Amino acid sequence: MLTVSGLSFSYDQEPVLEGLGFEVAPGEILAVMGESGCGKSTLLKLLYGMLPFEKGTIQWKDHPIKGPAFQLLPGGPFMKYLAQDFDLMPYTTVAENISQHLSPAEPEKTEARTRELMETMELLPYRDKKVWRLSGGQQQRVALARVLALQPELLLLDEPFSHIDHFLRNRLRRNLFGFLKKEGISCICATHDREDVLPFADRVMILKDTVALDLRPAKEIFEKPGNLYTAELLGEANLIPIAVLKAYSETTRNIIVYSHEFRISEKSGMPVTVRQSFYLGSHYRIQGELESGKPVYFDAPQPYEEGKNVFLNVSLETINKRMPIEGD
Ligand SMILES: Nc1ncnc2c1ncn2[C@@H]1O[C@H](COP(=O)(O)OP(=O)(O)OP(=O)(O)O)[C@@H](O)[C@H]1O
Repeated sequence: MLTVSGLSFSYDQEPVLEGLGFEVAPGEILAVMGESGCGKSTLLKLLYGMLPFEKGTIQWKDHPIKGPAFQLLPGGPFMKYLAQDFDLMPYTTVAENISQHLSPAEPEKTEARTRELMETMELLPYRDKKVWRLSGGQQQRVALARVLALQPELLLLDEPFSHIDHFLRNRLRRNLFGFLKKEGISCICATHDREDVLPFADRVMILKDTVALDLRPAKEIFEKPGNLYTAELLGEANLIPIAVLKAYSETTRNIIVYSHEFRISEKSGMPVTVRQSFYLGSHYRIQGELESGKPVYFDAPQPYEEGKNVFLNVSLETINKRMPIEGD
């Protein structure tokens, strides 16, 4: 179990994280999400012991993590960190990079493990290639395989698929997170990408303005987001006044409605004027304007002409399950 309590850190007196507290269970995958600059990488570096923190404690099982003044090397055998720049040996092969930390005394075991990791990261075709000859995405896959070879109990990943094209990304995600679950490795993964989060993360931490705004299971956060910021990290979200959706309702509060949750009607509902239609392959994303002038985004099977008036509706089930939100 990783236990973090009251963790605060500033760069040059500028607070980045304040009073952060959370736990990560053995085998749990925790995603950390938030806008650029909210402190995701800083949090991972703190957990790895690379930065001196002013207040708080970090503990993995019985090991306190104290920062660079107290430990010669960051991390430890139980914890590994894959930063956005990967620390590879460029003039050796893919297989050598991965097997470097495996036991030379057990060549058969090392070979089998190296092969399994190359399969997981789809690297078998490149096994004998020198790393400097690989593309950025291929190098990122070697770095992932190499960090898995170290058999950490806790793995810290910073944007693990940032250099990998969409073509491979989905398969690699399934392979990597499946491998972590199979091996019971705990993981904290900083990411912008909801596709890393919704199918794989057990829980999600949302960071904003130095604090954790939310920390709940991924499905729960998606279905009941506490604010627009959180919902926008996970989907195309709108903040809609309840009074506009539900006749006779007197509240001034709002709810989050994702673009796919609107039903379009030609006759009744919330009036919207279409401004633009964007083709997304499986459907269109329509940008409309409410009577108040506020933009609204909804999904439709076909595009609509600019200036067309339509009506949007939201099911009572969706309205009732959302948390009411103040403000506009
Ligand atoms: N070495 C540093 N010295 C001073 N300020 C820094 C340093 N590194 C990061 N910062 C600042 O700390 C804040 C948090 O940065 P951090 O890299 O942790 O954010 P992030 O959420 O990981 O961003 P991104 O998603 O863009 O990678 C930012 O405002 C950044 O400018």
